Amino acid sequence: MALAHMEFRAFVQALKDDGDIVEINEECDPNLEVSAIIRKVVESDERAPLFNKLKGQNENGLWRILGAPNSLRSDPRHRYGRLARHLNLPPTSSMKEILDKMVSAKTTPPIPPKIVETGPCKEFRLTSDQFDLNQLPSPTLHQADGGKYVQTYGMFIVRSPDGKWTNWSIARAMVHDKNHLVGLVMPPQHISVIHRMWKELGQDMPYALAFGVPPAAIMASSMPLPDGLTEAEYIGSMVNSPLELVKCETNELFVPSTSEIVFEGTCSVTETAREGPFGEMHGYVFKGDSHFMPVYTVNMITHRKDPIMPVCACGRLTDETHTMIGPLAAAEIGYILKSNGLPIKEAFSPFESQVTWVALQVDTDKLRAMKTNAEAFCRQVGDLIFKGKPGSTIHRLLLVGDDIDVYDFKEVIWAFTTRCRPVMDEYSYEDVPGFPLIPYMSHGNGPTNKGGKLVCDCLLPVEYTTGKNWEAADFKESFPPELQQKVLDRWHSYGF
Ligand SMILES: Cc1cc2c3c(c1C)C(C)(C)C[C@H]1C[C@@H](C)[C@]4(C(=O)NC(=O)N=C4N2C[C@H](O)[C@H](O)[C@H](O)COP(=O)(O)O)N31
Ligand SMILES: [K+]
Repeated sequence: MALAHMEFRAFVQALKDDGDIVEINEECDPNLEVSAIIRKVVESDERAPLFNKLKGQNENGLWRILGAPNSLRSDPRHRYGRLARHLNLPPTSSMKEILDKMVSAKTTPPIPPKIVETGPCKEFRLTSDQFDLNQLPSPTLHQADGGKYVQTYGMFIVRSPDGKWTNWSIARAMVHDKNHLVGLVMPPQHISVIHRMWKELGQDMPYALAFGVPPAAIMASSMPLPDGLTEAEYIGSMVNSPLELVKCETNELFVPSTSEIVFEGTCSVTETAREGPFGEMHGYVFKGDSHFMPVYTVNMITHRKDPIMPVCACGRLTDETHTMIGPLAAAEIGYILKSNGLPIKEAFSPFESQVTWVALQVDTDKLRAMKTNAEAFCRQVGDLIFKGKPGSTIHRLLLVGDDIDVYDFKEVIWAFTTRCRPVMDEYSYEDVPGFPLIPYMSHGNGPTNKGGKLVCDCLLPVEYTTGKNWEAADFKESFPPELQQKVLDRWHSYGF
């Protein structure tokens, strides 16, 4: 068996070995019952449910469902265990260690994938007359959704017409009819950039949609890596071994050979259909809120025996849209700022902000050496991030000092509420792309796709000039260290 980060089935086994899976063998209904269970799981950081028996499953077991594939564990010592298992890191890893791993391949040479003749994803082949996406266990995830969102944790594979750039990404898609999907293709995402290239050529875009891919791959798929970068090579470098890919049956694209399920086909550059509404990452379903989006034809399904379809029943905290989209964008944002010479130490997107914020820890010694001022510094940060793609899902950047751990929301909100004077210490961005999925954008008072962003300066003026001139009124800063130690040593003998 391969390693968990390199093969989905090994990943599921690793979760089982961690005692992090609940196998449900009684028949469940993919119409709402499955996602109701997943929703309850992710709202209580419970173990991941593996549904082995689903209404609509075919004679070769197509398909089972693994819910909450990358959500949180309730034990604080293993909080991010499922994310760690995606990357071959110890389950006790911190979010910092996980995100550092995700940016580690920025400075190592890419390792191109290895093409293999065949693999487990080819065990069964179904041509379009042999399957009906409405009969298969495509799940309905929220009762007000516009359709069965079969695609929430699969990886779209699309390639530029010149063949130079293959992009892997997650984007949602729902069943349109027995052989078609309709999916969100939204600027500035790379799937939208490449779709436009094919549209300009007047040719439908070949795609593959691979479910149950190597966990390291799905993590990179959810990260806003630079334009033109081929995720397969980046991941190869990150895991220090080439990914094994096999050619699709009906087009020239390549998929991970151990994928659980593969949909192959073309995405229309002319035909659209109603897509949505969908219970999204910010926690809302707006009834009847649908838009016309491209139609994907599914020409073929290939799959392993008894394949497992990973499903993200997204919405309110805490599911894969929070553990991945925000933190992975923060990792890219932090990397961009550091590589532009700005004194940023850590970057994280707090779940409690519904991953619409990124908190940036500033090295204030280096900041003081810059002899800059708040406005200039905040504008420098905002211009770099809000005018670029990696910041597209983020609407508030908070600059905090060295004493604030950006991975701990209690610290971040303390700095924000006490050091950032509303309005005066906030620098607004209205003339930049906005993130339409946030309710105050799509259902708010202003333009849906533009503006609504702020850089919030949570550094006090002295931090720009002479440095921190206060002590926190708390146990660790307001008492001599030896007294702290005495109290800790005698805590129980006092009677606590
Ligand atoms: C981890 C995850 C990431 C998601 C989505 C989901 C999950 C689980 C689901 C499907 C559950 C919900 C929606 C939420 C929705 C945002 C969207 C989407 O429908 N359209 C989109 O454009 N981006 C999405 N992303 C983010 C996307 O993968 C990243 O932005 C990535 O950088 C894209 O790769 P490129 O940078 O290379 O372009 N979906
Ligand atoms: K990506």
